[in-house]
Amino acid sequence: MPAPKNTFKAALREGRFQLGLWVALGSAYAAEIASGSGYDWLLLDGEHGPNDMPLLGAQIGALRGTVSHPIVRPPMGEAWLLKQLLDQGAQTFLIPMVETAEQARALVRAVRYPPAGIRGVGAGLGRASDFNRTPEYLTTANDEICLIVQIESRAGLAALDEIAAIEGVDGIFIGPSDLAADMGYLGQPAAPPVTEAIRDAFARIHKHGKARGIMTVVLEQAHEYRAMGADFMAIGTDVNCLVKAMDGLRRDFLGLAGTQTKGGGY
Ligand SMILES: O=C(O)C(=O)C[C@H](O)[C@@H](O)CO
Repeated sequence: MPAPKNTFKAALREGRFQLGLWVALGSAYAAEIASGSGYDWLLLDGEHGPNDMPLLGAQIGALRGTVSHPIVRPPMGEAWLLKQLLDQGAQTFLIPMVETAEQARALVRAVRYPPAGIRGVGAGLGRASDFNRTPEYLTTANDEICLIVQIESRAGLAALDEIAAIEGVDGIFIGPSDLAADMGYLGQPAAPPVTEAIRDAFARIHKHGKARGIMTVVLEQAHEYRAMGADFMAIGTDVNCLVKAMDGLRRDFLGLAGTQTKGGGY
């Protein structure tokens, strides 16, 4: 029996748009609840969410057999971190702040077994191989790994074509909040110069045949990004949804006026 099929990677290859949600509460319960909403993917955020290795593993486990594919974002793209996450069953990664082709090539090698890469052999201890119940795991795992790198700075944009051309980079996610900050528009991910930079980046990513990813918590912006060609996109966060629902419920009951806390679009 081979490694589990990566349904997210297959969908991107077949050109099927994938709708997602950011999950940053650091709770397997919250991830499981979110999967019931029917999102194609859930981003398990180890960069900005209070997630450590056990918590990320628990969330990966909670999503097993659901319609929502876990995409794991480690705090940084470090081989030792990715090795542990791979053995915990992560098959798709979103790596933050990638700015050079050298960085991207190292990430490709980190998530693949030799000779294509340097991943250590230890999946027999982990969920990845269904705890050693998957005889052909080692020889089939590489093909089911999906590596998405984040370009979210001017340096990353400058290296985009070189990064997109690398075999093993399956997609590029543009981080609008950090890109805006680096471009001098901190807290303004929808500033026109940022949007134009994203439009240009999407065109270049597509030219290389790679998937285009992004996220926003503003619905109008989500429709604009989709029209720009986003192949996978998160349209909200669990944290934001919870705050809006809790604040709104109290406000509604007490008949308090005032607009919803919309957040800064990030
Ligand atoms: O730069 C960005 O935008 C991202 O990488 C997403 C952020 O981490 C944040 O917007 C998630 O809420």
